[in-house]
Amino acid sequence: MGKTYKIACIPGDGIGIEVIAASIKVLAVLQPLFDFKFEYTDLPWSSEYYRKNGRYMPPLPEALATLRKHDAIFFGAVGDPDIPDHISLWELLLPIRQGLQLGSNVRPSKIFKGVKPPLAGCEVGDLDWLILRENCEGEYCGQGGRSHTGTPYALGTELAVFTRFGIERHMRYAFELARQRPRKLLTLVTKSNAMRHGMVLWDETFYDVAKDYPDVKWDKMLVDAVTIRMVLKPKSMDVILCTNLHGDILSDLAAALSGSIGIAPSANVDPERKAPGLFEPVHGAAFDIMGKGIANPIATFWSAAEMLRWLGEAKAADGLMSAIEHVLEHGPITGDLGGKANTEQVTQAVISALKQ
Ligand SMILES: NC(=O)C1=CN([C@@H]2O[C@H](COP(=O)(O)OP(=O)(O)OC[C@H]3O[C@@H](n4cnc5c(N)ncnc54)[C@H](O)[C@@H]3O)[C@@H](O)[C@H]2O)C=CC1
Ligand SMILES: CC(=O)C(=O)O
Ligand SMILES: [K+]
Ligand SMILES: [Mn+2]
Repeated sequence: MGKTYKIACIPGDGIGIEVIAASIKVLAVLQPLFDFKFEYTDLPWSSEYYRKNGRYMPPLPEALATLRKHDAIFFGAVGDPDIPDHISLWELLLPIRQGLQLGSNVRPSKIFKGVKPPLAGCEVGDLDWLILRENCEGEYCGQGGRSHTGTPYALGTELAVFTRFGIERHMRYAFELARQRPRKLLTLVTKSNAMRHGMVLWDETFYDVAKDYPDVKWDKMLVDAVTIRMVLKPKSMDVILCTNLHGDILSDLAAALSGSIGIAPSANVDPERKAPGLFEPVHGAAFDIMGKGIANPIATFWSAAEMLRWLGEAKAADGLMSAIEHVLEHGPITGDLGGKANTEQVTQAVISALKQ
């Protein structure tokens, strides 16, 4: 008898709802094939919930306690055209990431067979990255404030906070993951020329931590220059270690360079495994295509595969990835990848591939 896992399911908003529904169909077929079971708790926490209840989820301690009863969290997206983005993000996703101390956001991207990347001459194998984005502090720690609001002297501050603890936890995890990859290659990305306090602490912590991983080759680059390298020399990088803000930006760039944001997955995890991981596509609610049934569900399928891997179901993860790869190579594919298929057609194609 296979294992049963408790999964907290938060579809959220916009295309998050559509791609999670598609994933649930795929996972229903995957479970008997690989002999494991998912027991879902459907959590309606979303902008709709906010409109009805004046909040995105129950009070934080209660919400976190609910989530902690699960083995993993499967998340869609948050964001609503009628609600300011800083409200939606800070009422749902960021408090969960920070409250559960999901200190690392792991964002893989690679070029799959059949996907046509935007860079000329870039082929399968030329771009295969793991972006390790710090996920609890830095530029998104939430400190700051506003004064003199509504006057010509209006001011706003956004304080970036970096702690030795948060940096080191994240860096050790990056080195552990780099060590498991064939190339054992890691690039540290900071901005320690202009940002002379927190970013210098990042660099110093890095030199200390690196001593414990002599088998991992590393180099170091400022974030502006790394964007050039990502475009011109994608093959020269493997694991990319960066801050919360930098990782947010670089992972959207990586997604585009690998073919589309519609295939980019993410894993928000506590490297110390004291809390359930949160698995979600890199993308957001996608106001421009929501409700049309055309969102690419592959990013969320791949996120589900990462969730399975995290839970210890490696065979099921591999099986799902093979089905995804088959469909990316042979179609059908959605508009973001240059195809004409809708979400449902891609979902059914992945299901057929699984059954073969
Ligand atoms: N983790 C999360 O829940 C995230 C939430 N957001 C929120 O989502 C809302 C919209 O944000 P945007 O900046 O527009 O980013 P977005 O990722 O939602 O969309 C950016 C562009 O990518 C396209 N796209 C995204 N996912 C796609 C998919 N699966 N298939 C095909 N095309 C896809 C969209 O149509 C849009 O043109 C905002 O409220 C934002 O705060 C944004 C990013 C992440
Ligand atoms: C919020 C957002 O853009 C992200 O988590 O990537
Ligand atoms: K998301
Ligand atoms: Mn983002």
